[in-house]
Amino acid sequence: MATLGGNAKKHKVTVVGSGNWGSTIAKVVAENTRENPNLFEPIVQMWVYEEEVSIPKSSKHYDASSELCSKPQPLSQLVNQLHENIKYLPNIALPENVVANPSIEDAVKDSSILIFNLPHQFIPKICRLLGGKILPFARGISCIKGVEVSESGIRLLSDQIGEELGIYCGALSGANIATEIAMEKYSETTVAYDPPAMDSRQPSPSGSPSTSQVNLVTTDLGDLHSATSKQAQPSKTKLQALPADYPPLTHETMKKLFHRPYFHVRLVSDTAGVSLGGALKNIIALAAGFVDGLGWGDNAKAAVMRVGILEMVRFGQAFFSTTHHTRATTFTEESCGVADVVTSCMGGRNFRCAKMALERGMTVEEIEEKELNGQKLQGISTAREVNAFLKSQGMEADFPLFTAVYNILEGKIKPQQIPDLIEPKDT
Ligand SMILES: NC(=O)C1=CN([C@@H]2O[C@H](COP(=O)(O)OP(=O)(O)OC[C@H]3O[C@@H](n4cnc5c(N)ncnc54)[C@H](O)[C@@H]3O)[C@@H](O)[C@H]2O)C=CC1
Ligand SMILES: O=C(CO)COP(=O)(O)O
Repeated sequence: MATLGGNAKKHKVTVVGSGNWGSTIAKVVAENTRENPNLFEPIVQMWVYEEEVSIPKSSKHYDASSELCSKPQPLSQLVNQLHENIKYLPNIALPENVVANPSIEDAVKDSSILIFNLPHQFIPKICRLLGGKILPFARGISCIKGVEVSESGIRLLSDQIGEELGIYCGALSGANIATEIAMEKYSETTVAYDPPAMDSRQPSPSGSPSTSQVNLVTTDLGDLHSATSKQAQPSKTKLQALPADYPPLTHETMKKLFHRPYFHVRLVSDTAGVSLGGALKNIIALAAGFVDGLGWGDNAKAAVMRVGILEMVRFGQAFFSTTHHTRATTFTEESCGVADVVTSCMGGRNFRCAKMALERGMTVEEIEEKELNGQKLQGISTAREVNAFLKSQGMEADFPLFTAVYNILEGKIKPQQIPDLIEPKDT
C-alpha cells in the first residue's frame, strides 16, 4: 500500500472558476490543503473571470471614504484584498490561502489537480485556453452541472474536459446549494473518481522518475459520441502517469481534498451517474418551479420530482449503461441523484427563477438576467441540449417531463399541460 505523504512534491490545486459554487469549493479545498501540507501545497489558486465590481453599500467592507469604494475595482483584486467574493459569494470569509488570479495560464501553472467549476457554456473556451498550458499528468474534477450535446452525440462534461485536455477528469456533484455549504451548514456530496490504476502506484523507494519522464498509457475514457447507436462509443485517450514523486491520487487523497466536518464526501466510481444527476435535476427543478408558480403546492411538486427521477434513471440506462456502466442506484441512493433533485426543487436558482417567471409573466431568461446579479442558470440550456439529443434519437416521447419543460421554455405548451403530458399509463 502506498502511504500518504512523505513525497518530494505536493499537489498544487487550482479552482477554475469563481462563481457562487466555484468560490465555495475554493474555500472548502483551501481549508483542507492548509490542514494537509504533506499532500498539498497550501495555496489554492482560483481563476477569476475578470470584471469590474463596485462594493455595494450593504457590504461590511463599504466605507465611503475609502479609495476602494470610490470606483469599480477588478474582482480578483477585491477578492485578494477583502478575502471575500463580494459579487458571487457575499458575506462569506474566504481563507487567506485562496489566491484569486485573473490569468488562467498563470493560475493553472504547475497544478496537478484542476477543479473545474464554472457555468458549462464556458467549457469549450476554457479548454481552448488551457490546451498545452497544464501539466500533462494533471488530474481534473468537474463540479459543473450540465451535458455537452453536439452533432456527434452527447458527452459528460467530465469526459469533455478530459478529452479536450488529454487528462483524466472525475466529477463532484450532490445536493449542494452553495451558500449553505459556504456557511458551513451540514451537507453531503458524491465524488466520482475512477482514475487509471497507475495513479495509486507504490512510490518508488529510490530513483523516482522525474516529472519530465513520460509514461503514456492508453485508457478508455468512455467518449460518448453516438453516431450509430444509442449507446455511445468509447474512445481512446493517452494519459500520462502521475510522477512517483507526487503523493498517489487515490480515493483517500480525494477525500482529504474535499471532505470537511460540514461537507461529507462519499466516493464512488460511477462518473456518468454523478455527472448526469447534476445535469438532469436542473430540468426537473424548472418543472417544479413551473408548477409551484401556478400555485399548485407541494403535491404537484412531488409528482414532477417522482417522474423526473424516473426519467433520470431511464436516461442513464438508455445512453450510458454500456460504455460507462452507469448504475440506477447512483441516482436513487446517492446525494448526486434523488437528494439533489429534492434540494434543487426546494431552493435552487432554477426552481426559484422558473417559479418567479410564471408569477410575473416573464421568461425564465428575463428573470435570470434581472434577479441573479451575473449568476447563471444551467437548466435552460440543459433542457434544450437534452431535447436536441432525444430528438436525434427519436426518443422525446420516452421522456415526457424533460420534453414538456423544453416545450414550455420554447413557448409551445403551457405549464398547465404538465399533468396530462406526464400521466403514466395504468398497469
Ligand atoms: N451555485 C450553486 O449552488 C451550485 C452550482 N453548481 C454548478 O456549478 C457550476 C458553476 O456555477 P456557479 O459557481 O454557481 O456560477 P455562478 O452562476 O454563481 O456565476 C457565474 C460565473 O460565470 C463567470 N463568467 C461569466 N462570464 C464568463 C465568461 N465569458 N467566461 C468565463 N466565465 C464567465 C462569472 O465570473 C461567474 O464566476 C454550474 O455548473 C452550476 O450548475 C453546482 C452546485 C451548486
Ligand atoms: O446544484 C444546485 C444544488 O445542488 C444548485 O442548483 P441551482 O443552480 O438551481 O441553484
